[in-house]
Amino acid sequence: MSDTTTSGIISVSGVTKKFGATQALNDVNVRVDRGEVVVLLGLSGSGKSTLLRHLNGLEFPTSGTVEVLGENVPALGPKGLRALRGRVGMIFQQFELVPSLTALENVLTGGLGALSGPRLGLWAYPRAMKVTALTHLDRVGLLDRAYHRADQLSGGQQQRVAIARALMQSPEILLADEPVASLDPESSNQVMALIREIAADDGLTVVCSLHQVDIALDWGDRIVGLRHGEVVLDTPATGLSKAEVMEIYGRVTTSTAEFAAIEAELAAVRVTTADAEQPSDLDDAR
Ligand SMILES: Nc1ncnc2c1ncn2[C@@H]1O[C@H](COP(=O)(O)OP(=O)(O)OP(=O)(O)O)[C@@H](O)[C@H]1O
Repeated sequence: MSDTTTSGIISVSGVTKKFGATQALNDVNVRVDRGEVVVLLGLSGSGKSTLLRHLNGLEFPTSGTVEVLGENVPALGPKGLRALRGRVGMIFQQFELVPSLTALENVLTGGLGALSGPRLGLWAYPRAMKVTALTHLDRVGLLDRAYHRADQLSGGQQQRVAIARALMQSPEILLADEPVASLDPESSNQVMALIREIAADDGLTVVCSLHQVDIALDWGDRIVGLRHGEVVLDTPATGLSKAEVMEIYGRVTTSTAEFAAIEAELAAVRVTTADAEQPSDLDDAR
């Protein structure tokens, strides 16, 4: 195991990933240092999820290397992968909670890796673990919802439960796959602010996929832009403008209003940029 205290704790080198005829990633090189908060930005289908999933061994590269926390991920066996996933928490667009369980029970499932065998019901978890789970629920502002079923919580609340569940692992890295894609703007802001706050307090390294340029620019330390499986941008977020991002991307948006605004921005960018994307590419990027 290599020393990861001062160097990059994530190193993706020359990674190509094919799913049959689909090339999801093409010669991707990304390095992330401890404590960095990195956004993977890109349109739907650009390869963000696939790249994230390589970082905890949910996918393996067709070629290239993936090192996380000093481990050569594709070379890990089941035991090594379990150990790695204990150090790398993940949250998802659709939260992935068990709807019929309470918020507290869902959070407790995040600690299952430290126990032997399955646990059915609250009574089956050690008291100290329940206290820890309640502490995490308090941290995400949901202590008063501990005994509510997950499917009775709002989307934003469910994502906060999912964050608390990830915290049960005391992760060193948090992977967030489009964590606010299903949320309204207010809940999105709350969830993104919460992730940032926890990252700062705990010294967490965060890699978060997003397709909203505005959120990415306001939130990340660094933006890694993907397009058709290739890294087309890797730069600090500070000082980066939306027009610069759009120049590289073509079109990245979710809402109709923003779509119109970006089209206008794009039109301006297209006439001033020699290597601007061709309309057919932009159509392709929709
Ligand atoms: N398990 C799979 N089998 C086949 N093709 C896949 C698989 N996973 C991803 N792909 C394909 O790989 C490409 C990249 O997908 P990926 O989900 O990584 O993109 P994304 O940027 O995360 O998009 P989205 O935000 O819509 O999830 C897409 O063309 C997708 O259809």
